[in-house]
Amino acid sequence: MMVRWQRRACVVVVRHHWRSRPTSSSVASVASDRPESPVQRWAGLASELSKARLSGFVATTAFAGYAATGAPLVYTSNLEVSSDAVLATLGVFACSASANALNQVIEARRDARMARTARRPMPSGRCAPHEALAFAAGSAAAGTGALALTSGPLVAPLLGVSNVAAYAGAYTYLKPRAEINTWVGAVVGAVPPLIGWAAAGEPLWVADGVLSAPAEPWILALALYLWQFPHFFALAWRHRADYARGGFSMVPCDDPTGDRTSRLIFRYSVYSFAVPVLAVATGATGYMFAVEGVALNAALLAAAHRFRRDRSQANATRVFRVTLLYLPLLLLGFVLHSGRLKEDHDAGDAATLGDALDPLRNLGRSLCVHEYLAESRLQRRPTTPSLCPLDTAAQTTKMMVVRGLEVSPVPSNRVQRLINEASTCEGVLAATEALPLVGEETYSWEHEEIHIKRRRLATASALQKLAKRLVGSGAREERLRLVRDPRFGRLIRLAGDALPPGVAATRDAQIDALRSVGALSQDRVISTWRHDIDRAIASATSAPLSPGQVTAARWAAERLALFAACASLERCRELEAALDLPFSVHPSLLADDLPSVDAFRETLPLRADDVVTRSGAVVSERRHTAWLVDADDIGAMAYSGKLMRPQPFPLTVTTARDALQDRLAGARYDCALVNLYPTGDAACKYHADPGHGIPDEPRAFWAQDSAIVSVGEVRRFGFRGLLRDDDDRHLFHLFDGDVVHMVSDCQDTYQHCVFKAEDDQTNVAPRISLVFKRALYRVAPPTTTNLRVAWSVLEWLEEVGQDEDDSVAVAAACIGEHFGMSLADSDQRERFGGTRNLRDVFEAGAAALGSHSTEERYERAVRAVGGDAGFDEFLRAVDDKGYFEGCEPDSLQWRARFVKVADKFLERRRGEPSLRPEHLEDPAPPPGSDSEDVKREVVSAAAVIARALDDDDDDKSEVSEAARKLLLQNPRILQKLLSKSLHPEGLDHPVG
Ligand SMILES: O=C(O)CCC(=O)C(=O)O
Ligand SMILES: [Fe+2]
Repeated sequence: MMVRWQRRACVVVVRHHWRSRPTSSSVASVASDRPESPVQRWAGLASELSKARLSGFVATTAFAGYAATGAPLVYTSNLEVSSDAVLATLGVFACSASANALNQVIEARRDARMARTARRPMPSGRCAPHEALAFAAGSAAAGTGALALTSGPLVAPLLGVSNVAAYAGAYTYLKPRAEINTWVGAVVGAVPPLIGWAAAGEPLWVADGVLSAPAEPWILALALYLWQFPHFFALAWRHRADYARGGFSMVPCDDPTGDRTSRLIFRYSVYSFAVPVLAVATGATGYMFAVEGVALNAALLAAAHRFRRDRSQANATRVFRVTLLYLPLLLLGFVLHSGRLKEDHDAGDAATLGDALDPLRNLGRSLCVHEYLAESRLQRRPTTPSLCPLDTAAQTTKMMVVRGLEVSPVPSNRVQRLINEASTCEGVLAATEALPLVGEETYSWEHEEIHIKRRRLATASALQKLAKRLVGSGAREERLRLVRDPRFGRLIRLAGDALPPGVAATRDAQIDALRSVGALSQDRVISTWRHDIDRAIASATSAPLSPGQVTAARWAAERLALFAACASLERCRELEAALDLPFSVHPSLLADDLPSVDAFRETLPLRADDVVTRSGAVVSERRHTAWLVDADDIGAMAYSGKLMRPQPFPLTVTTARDALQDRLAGARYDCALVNLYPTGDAACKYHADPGHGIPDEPRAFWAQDSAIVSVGEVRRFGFRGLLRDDDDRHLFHLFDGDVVHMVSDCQDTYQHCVFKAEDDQTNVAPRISLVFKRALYRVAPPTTTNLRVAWSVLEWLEEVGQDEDDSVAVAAACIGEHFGMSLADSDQRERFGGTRNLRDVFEAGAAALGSHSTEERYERAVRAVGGDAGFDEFLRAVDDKGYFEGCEPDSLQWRARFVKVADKFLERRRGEPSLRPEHLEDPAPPPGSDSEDVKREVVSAAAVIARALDDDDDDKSEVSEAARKLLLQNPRILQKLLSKSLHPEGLDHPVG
């Protein structure tokens, strides 16, 4: 069940294995007379049996496959290395080690006959077969185990283990029997990049009506397949006599003149030209890779040609050496120009290989004519084309779509490429002039759908590129120029062109376009385009949308509405309301009410600390933080691996809080976590906020309702759903004065993050966020009975409150205060109370009652899901999304989240909400008959509370205190309520 621990333990094992790999060959230590310790002996054997250098090479190709996905390698906030990357690389290393060891066991007799291999551990007698077999079994287990622990599906370990089997089985079997063995071996060698790709969680193919596949891993696999022929045949030629002695059936052994060998080497060197061509044609890389790949291939071909003319040992060696250089350079070139690595990655402050390569790319650009060429191409205005201007060439299009078999999901095209290559906003705009609006086309469409798709994709990427550059506060002048430019208006019209049926695939692009327009809408001038924006929103929302698409459209509409009427806004709001999300984004809610960033900075006790990461490393934060409270009895905040002592609200924060409470009806906040992002590279990766501080401190639990006020520089903000199956990502830009409101079970079902700056020149001004929360009272000692009582009280009050006295409603509100919600105000309940049904009431009450209940629920959850493989998988998936990030393992908070995950799991399995009466220990007693009595007592209790309320209208905490006393001092009320309550159906009834 403790997937985390298994997983970590395994990393440690693998790492240890790697560290213990010796650097010196143990052949040398055999030659010396010094006695060898068992550790030294095994280290030497492991290195030789695994063919450590070869396996290292193989592992590198798997790493290239992983990195090409653009998945994170390092989390820059704490310098933690992605465990997936490590597991994939080491896993493939161990699998390769296993295959090599098995191969050596099987070929021991033949190896003994060959000079090159006679000193290997098996033929030299330094290693017994059972030892080598044990090593092979161990590394196969470790390798497939490591691959199984990556967040990818089972594909990676399956490929790993079947590759070991193919190498030690088919390949080794064929080696002495048929020349075809080299071709089989080449297939085995082509698989590691596919493993790396799959280990990053990326699919290798998608069979969805038509079969489509990502180009990158297959091109890498093809490159490796082709490369092995020149590489291996050159080697085999040099050692052909030896191979013949060993009885192996290699082409060079039966080729006295070298004619066949050299022809094969030459032929596969020619085939290898396909790699850069395909990479560019499928859009996997930019076209610079074609230049570099072709140059590398030319070098290989030159060596192959030389060997073809003169089959000397020296020329074979030359081919071999060129292949050794060729492959790493080809892989490097591939990732340098890979389209995916240039894409903005969605992982908050995670660094990908793409980020690491940025400096290298920039250097390349500054040294190369390529940028100049791209610019001058843009200067030449596209002339009216005879064919669709979106085609690179008709040929390419046909290659891409072969009877519905889509080879690449990203067809390349000319306008797209010009947009990608443009280094200025003017360049982007100029490139888009070639895009025709519907009805403007002056050429015949060969494949209508493809063109519309490309037009839409190109529109979206142009807008995205513009937004990325110009969204920051440092780009105001240029942004104003852009939004006045008629070509910008044209882009918006393009984004709003009606979609013909059957091209829904481009809906995403349309939404991306809207998001970008929203991001560029901070200036009033945007209203010039209001009709077109409105039309685009209406068009986008005319078909079913994913949740993330709905929130994007609503957000864009809301931003437009700040400056102009927006007819589509109502519809967007309806769509979003139907999703019933536990968060909402309110653009500009406090735009006019906030002190400036500088005023905040001057008054906030901000500090950056050293924090301890999950892996135990100590890193200093880029983000500065403070924990502020507006009451004496609120406890510390434990967060991001540090404990933050409370400090009083400065006036700036009080001002912001009051304004916020004015605007968000019913919201009440008395504490705030404050963050300062001083520069563009401070960010906050996906996480959920903690529900409490130190449980023993007074008022150390926070209500579920929480609001983030954004001040200063604009930044991207994201939510991602943890427990839903559909595409549940939500991305927004937060501007000065925007508010994000999180309610209900938001922290349990979603994570949120703040991205790094989008542009390192114009988006780097400081940003402050105030994360307002409300501290809860602890009502009573956290016993099961009290839990049940609390539940009963709430339920009962709700029941009598429907048609009774106002005072009962007041009492409900006061007691609700203890539990972080107001039951009395239906408007508040609906919109902001964060409580929509009795289940939530119970959850909130349970949270408020503290640690004991969590422990109990944890024990119960463990019992309910223990040993369930499906749950383990679910837990792992959720863990991989970072659900437990920031919680000390096995801490109260960790256990509370575990319980949530278990609840969700059971809920999904049963297809119904999870909290049932069984969650409480005793069976429910039947409804009591003394309800009139109880009602009277409750009403009089409510009167007491109402009086307290009259006495001091403003100080709710006193009222709460009165309610608390009331509950504790009148055990009789509680007793009666207890005996009356808990009918099972009540649990899921919506309130009101
Ligand atoms: O800066 C923000 O907008 C959010 C910060 C946040 O999520 C946090 O501090 O927990
Ligand atoms: Fe947060």
